[in-house]
Amino acid sequence: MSALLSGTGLVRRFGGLTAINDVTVEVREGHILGIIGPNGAGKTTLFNLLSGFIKPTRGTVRLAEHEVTGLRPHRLNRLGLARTFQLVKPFARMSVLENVMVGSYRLSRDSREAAQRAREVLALLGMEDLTDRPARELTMPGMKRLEVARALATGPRLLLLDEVMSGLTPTESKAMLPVIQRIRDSGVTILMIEHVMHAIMALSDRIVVLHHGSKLAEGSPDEIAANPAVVEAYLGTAPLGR
Ligand SMILES: Nc1ncnc2c1ncn2[C@@H]1O[C@H](COP(=O)(O)OP(=O)(O)OP(=O)(O)O)[C@@H](O)[C@H]1O
Repeated sequence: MSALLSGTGLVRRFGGLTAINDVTVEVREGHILGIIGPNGAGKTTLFNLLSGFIKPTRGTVRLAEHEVTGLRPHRLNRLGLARTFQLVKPFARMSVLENVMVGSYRLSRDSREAAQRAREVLALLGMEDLTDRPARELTMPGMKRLEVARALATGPRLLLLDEVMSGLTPTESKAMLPVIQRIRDSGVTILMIEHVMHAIMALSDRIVVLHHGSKLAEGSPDEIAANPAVVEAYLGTAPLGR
């Protein structure tokens, strides 16, 4: 399987602080790659580097066959990359369908086609019953799904999910798992940052662990859960038995 998105030797400095220090990461086509790490580890910075929101101090980013280092987000979107934001800000007075059409208009200027695409996305996310509701009436899980729907409506090959489970109850975040699996099964490759550990463990094919701006570990969920350095980074103490 080839890499759909890769960051190679990425470095990002903010003044004297090195937020990302020589990180190489690959998202394979058809996979879900999870990025985890303690607070301040550099997850958001890495995400912003890969999605064009900030430029790397050093290193390169490739999307499929394109070198895209430093390209702005809208250019990356045209090449098939879409992302969600942690802070969900829908157009409150517009309906759910209209909000999603903001995304699907990027694929088609024809309003009937855009509406059709938006409805397909809402069906995939299990939101058909919310189609005509004003976005402001949505509950938190609804808001989170709408954020995913807006990104998905742009027709990406690769979707970057920024903490889509944050702010959800355990029951609500569990209900998001099959939704994300369905998106992957529809042929969209996924890169996700998540603090909700059971979710990232259940969903990811591979996990990258960041710590102090560097890659501490990479592997399958089982390998990561059994990695003493990862446990230590999270707990701040040596794991039991060492
Ligand atoms: N724009 C910025 N200017 C200066 N420092 C920044 C900037 N963005 C991030 N940082 C710093 O870079 C480091 C990594 O931050 P980042 O937000 O990427 O971590 P994170 O793993 O996403 O953390 P969290 O889990 O708390 O969201 C932190 O020390 C942070 O203070």
